[in-house]
Amino acid sequence: MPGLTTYPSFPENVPTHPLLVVDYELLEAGDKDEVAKLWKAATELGFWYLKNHGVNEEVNQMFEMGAETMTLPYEEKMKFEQGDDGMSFGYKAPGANAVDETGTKDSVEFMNISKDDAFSWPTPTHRTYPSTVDARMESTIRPFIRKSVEVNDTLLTIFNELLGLPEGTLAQKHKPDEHSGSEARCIKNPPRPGGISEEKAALGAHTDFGSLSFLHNRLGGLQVMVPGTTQWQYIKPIPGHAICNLGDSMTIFSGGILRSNLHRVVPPPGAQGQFERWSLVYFTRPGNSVILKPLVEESNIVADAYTKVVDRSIYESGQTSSEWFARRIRNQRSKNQKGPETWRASRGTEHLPSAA
Ligand SMILES: O=C(O)CCC(=O)C(=O)O
Ligand SMILES: [Fe+2]
Repeated sequence: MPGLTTYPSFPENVPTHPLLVVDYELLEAGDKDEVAKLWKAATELGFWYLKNHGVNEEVNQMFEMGAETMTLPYEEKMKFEQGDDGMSFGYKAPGANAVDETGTKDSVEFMNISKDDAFSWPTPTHRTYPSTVDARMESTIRPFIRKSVEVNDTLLTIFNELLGLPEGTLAQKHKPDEHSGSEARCIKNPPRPGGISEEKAALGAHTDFGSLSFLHNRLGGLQVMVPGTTQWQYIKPIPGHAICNLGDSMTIFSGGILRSNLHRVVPPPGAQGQFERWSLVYFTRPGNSVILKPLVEESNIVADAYTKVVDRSIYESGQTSSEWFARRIRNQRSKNQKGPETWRASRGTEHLPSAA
């Protein structure tokens, strides 16, 4: 069980990329230095550690739910597969996604549970889930999602102010009663086969599709492409610290001020590579009907930043949040790969010069 295993520690001799540590309790208290730290992290790398977020108990229970679900027979899990049409909710089998433009398959399996389905349960909004998920909808999944939404909403309120947006602008883009792609995801990656130390992407390089990701992991393997370089570096997991990052919609809303950074998952380094790797994410995504465009009319800060953007294609796609999201999912499915152009059609904001 992911929650009960004692893992070897992250190897000392493997280079890691440091993240700023942001204290959630201080943010809630309006601490100015902490808010400044969050802004620095969000504009420079787009990733930070978050401590004192108060969700650790729910996270452990979610890992139990994940373990119960992944041990179901393969055929049972496949009844809930997300399919090839661009829906994210449901089960994703190992190999169902490509990790690069040559069509190399991923090795992770995951279960995505929609916020809308969790809140409307037992009535499905988008789809149904395996019995192990249903069994924990009220006791585990709803509490985890509720708390994660609260944390991400607090962060959105702070970004709203720092971007000079009228009060409630970002909240309007993430209305609680509008259906969205927001979801919880539990990921399992099998241990690295004995003796093989070569890096192979378990989950391909990507930027996140939505607004904010609230990630919990136990083992190394997550890497970021360090801004201004073409180098991948590990982010070291720290017990009790979540890893937060921004997704494409926040880059677009902010006219490029906030960073949605490229990242990927490879097998954990050193002795950790012999273990199953489990991770858990809550993704906050804008409401389905929200058009992803820079909020230049709402904020001078965004308008000024946007004057400096040279390649505007990503900012002017005219796509709604649900179109952006479905396009990215559909074009990374292995079954849909017709060549490098399919993979490229799955891309987010990462081709921008600022994200290279
Ligand atoms: O497993 C991880 O550490 C990261 C997962 C991730 O990037 C994702 O699911 O979008
Ligand atoms: Fe991600």
